[in-house]
Amino acid sequence: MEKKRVEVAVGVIEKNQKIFVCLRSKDQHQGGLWEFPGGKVEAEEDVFSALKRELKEEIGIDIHSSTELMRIEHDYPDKAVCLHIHIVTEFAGEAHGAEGQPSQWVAISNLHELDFPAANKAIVERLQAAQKE
Ligand SMILES: Nc1nc2c([nH]c(=O)n2[C@@H]2O[C@H](COP(=O)(O)OP(=O)(O)OP(=O)(O)O)[C@@H](O)[C@H]2O)c(=O)[nH]1
Ligand SMILES: [Mg+2]
Repeated sequence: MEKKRVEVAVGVIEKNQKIFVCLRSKDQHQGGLWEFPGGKVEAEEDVFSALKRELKEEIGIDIHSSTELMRIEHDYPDKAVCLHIHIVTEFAGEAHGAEGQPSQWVAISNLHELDFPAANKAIVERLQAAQKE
């Protein structure tokens, strides 16, 4: 059966060459892995609105602007996703695990040492390549 592709807004939050990441809970899809915070784009939303809502809910920040870094379509065995990855360029507040999830700021150069969902490999590569330019 053809799976419906889920549209996901994903935020890359950078400060001093570090990126804010959260641990997905065991009961979520791809649970127990690290993620860039974000979530599903609802039917009536655009990507920026979804990102703004999700980053407020999940990490307690108010975002003012973002730019698209890349889009990734990935088919997991049980789910097809389209990740809309945005670099958050302006925000207010201190990022933290607002839903009680573990979180950390990790140096861009160390990002590849964390376990992410398979779709994220290209994001990590892009961020590390940009740093070396
Ligand atoms: N937030 C986020 N989701 C990701 C990443 N990489 C990745 O494959 N995904 C996938 O994107 C999908 C949707 O993300 P999500 O689970 O955060 O959605 P949500 O916040 O609306 O969650 P909910 O359904 O638990 O309420 C999941 O299937 C997840 O596995 C990532 O870096 N960040
Ligand atoms: Mg989420």
